[in-house]
Amino acid sequence: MSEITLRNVCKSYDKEHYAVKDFNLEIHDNEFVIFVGPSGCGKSTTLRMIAGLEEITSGELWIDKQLCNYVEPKDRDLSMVFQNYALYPQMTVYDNMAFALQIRKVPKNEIDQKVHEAAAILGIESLLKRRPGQLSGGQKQRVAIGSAIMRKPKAFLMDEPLSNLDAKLRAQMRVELADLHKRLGTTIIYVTHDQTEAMTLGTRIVVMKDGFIRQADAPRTIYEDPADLFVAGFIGSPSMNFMEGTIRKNGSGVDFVLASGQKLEVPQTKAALLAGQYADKKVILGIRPEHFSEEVKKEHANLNPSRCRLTGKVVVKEMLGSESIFYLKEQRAGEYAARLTVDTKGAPGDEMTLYVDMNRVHFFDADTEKNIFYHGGQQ
Ligand SMILES: Nc1ncnc2c1ncn2[C@@H]1O[C@H](COP(=O)(O)OP(=O)(O)OP(=O)(O)O)[C@@H](O)[C@H]1O
Repeated sequence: MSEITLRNVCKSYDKEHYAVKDFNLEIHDNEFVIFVGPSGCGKSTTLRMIAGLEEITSGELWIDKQLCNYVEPKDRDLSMVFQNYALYPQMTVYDNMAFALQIRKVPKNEIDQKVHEAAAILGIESLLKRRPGQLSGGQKQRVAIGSAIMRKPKAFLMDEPLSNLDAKLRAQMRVELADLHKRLGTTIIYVTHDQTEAMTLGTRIVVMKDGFIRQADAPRTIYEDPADLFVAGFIGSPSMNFMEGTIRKNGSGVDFVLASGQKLEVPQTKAALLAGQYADKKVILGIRPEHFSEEVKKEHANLNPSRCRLTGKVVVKEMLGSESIFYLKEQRAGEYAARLTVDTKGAPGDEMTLYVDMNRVHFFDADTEKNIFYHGGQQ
């Protein structure tokens, strides 16, 4: 069992600015927690505070039932993998991997067995006699991970471990890391700014901005039920489209009306709240690119299709092989992206009317930028 808890953790390097502010998180045994967010949001600082490489300005860090703010890094029983591999260049791969156990005076035959086991898991048995200088980036990365998994620490802390690899190797290592997590059954805390890594590896994603946690939830919840405009725009590629408009009552129904006058019908499940609290007020509509379609889908059955259409002018069409991304421009609401089938016709300059799956769109408060219908992770 290993639980890592951060309570009101803050980090200030210069007494004026906070790199991390009021960070609260309980990490449970065997979780794969991802810290994600734009550059400078405090991901690495948080990880380094957990590792003990950075002092905590205020707040508490608990590892299992022990308050660890002032526990030496070596006594925290955590294993760290860095972006730059941190291998000893003069030592062979075998010795690099064996090192952590040698300094703990583990018997030689036990070390030998563990090195070979870890090397087998990572497919680097043939490299054990080489030195780091004779390895490719991906091989070095595996050795670094191999060195980390020699022990079974309370948790692995990984800071952008795949960022130096090319796209193909990254994809391969992502699969291997997910597999490793299953096999080792250990907690992993992982920093990245790559949302594909976050979505595919994490059992929970912590989205950070300016030192604060904006949302901590399962990947699917983050995608389908983002807490606010920032999270909604940060996760997903192409990003969610945002359009400002006004909520207007329309007979027994409710419409979202753009400045151009184009209207989209609000589904009944959301109409009452919007009509009650936002009638004639501005809100921001969020539509994921995949929630546009050329045809009316059966999911639209509860809505009048003629009132779920948006017209724009094609600006750019990107053919990606399995799909096409259309970038369109609405008269007043600006550009938006639609993910459509490869066969979709349309060229720059053409007018295009697409159906919007209004059951899947999001509404954000224009002032607070909060998702008006956020379930708080309880769907
Ligand atoms: N040693 C330091 N001294 C002063 N400020 C620092 C120090 N290390 C980090 N910072 C600042 O703290 C903030 C958070 O930095 P941190 O490295 O944690 O961000 P990050 O989210 O990991 O960014 P990136 O993705 O670019 O690595 C930044 O504003 C950074 O400039």
